[in-house]
Amino acid sequence: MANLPTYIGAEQVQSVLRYDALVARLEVALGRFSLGAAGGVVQPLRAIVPVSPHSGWLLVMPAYSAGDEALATKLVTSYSGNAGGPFPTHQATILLLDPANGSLRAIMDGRIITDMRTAAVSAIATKYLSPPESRILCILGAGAQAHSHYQVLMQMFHFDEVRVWSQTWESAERFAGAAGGAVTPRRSAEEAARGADVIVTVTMATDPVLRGAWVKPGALVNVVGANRPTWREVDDDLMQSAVIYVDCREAASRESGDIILSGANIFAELGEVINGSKPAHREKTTVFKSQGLAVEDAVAAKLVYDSLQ
Ligand SMILES: NC(=O)C1=CN([C@@H]2O[C@H](COP(=O)(O)OP(=O)(O)OC[C@H]3O[C@@H](n4cnc5c(N)ncnc54)[C@H](O)[C@@H]3O)[C@@H](O)[C@H]2O)C=CC1
Ligand SMILES: O=C(O)C1=NCCCC1
Repeated sequence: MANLPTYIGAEQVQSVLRYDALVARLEVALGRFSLGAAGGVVQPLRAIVPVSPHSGWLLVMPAYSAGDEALATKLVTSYSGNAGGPFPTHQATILLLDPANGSLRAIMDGRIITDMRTAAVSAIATKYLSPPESRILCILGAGAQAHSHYQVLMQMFHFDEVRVWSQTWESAERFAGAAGGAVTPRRSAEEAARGADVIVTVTMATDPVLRGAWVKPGALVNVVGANRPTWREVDDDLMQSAVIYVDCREAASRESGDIILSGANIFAELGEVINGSKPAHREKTTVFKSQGLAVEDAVAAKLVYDSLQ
């Protein structure tokens, strides 16, 4: 008889998942994803279910990566109204299956994986696309993604200065206090962004919080939020003047308001840069538009599961 599936909670995920291993696996996975059928990744566009009376969303994200022997689906909810309350704005569960026979191996917390894999992918974009000798990091937003992005970016790169801006001064101060040393809260997004070499937008905003006029020529902007077709995190000026990289062309063209409403051209997928089939224009102003891919979750969940065997 098949074994019962294991339950892997958030603490256990956190105790075994490390950014160095995660970044290495995701870099390979993004490269495979952008090879199309030859890369062995199967990932349909995710299903998105509005839960309108509660201003929430359920996203169902299945993927299979033959190279990783990873088959999984994530259920993730996004409820902006949860901010400040007992539940996080993003909650997730991952079902990990055995690709050899289709049986369920594990039911796993997906919140930590969502935070860490999203930040890890932005770190990969930063590795390939940021200007050489980047010194100043700017983070717009002070929630879960802001924390995970700060952790991995400080682990992988050397920034002399980190600035944070958020919706309220108190939340920016709290973030700076929790991060320690190098982080200074700023009163406005403009003050935080001007002169920065790498900018990360990790807000729940539905209108632009970052303007192209504030972005230093040659900087990289990792645009992580605004994952709905009518939502924006950055303005047309930035989207139309920067070289645009995405995690997935199809998802960005269907789901990202910053891509759809600005009419910006997508230059390449990050995986194409990793594979060497498209150049990294580090000398130009670049945007990496992250939507979040199911294959990232599948690979991360497999890594967690294997680490516990
Ligand atoms: N690209 C991807 O793979 C993923 C993207 N996301 C997106 O990343 C963003 C951040 O997620 P979390 O950190 O988990 O959320 P969170 O709720 O923990 O933090 C959100 C932050 O945005 C700020 N904020 C909320 N409304 C704002 C507004 N109108 N203007 C400016 N700031 C505002 C909040 O004060 C808070 O600092 C969200 O848009 C989320 O949907 C989340 C997971 C994966
Ligand atoms: O990829 C994910 O996970 C998410 N993407 C967009 C916003 C909600 C979570």
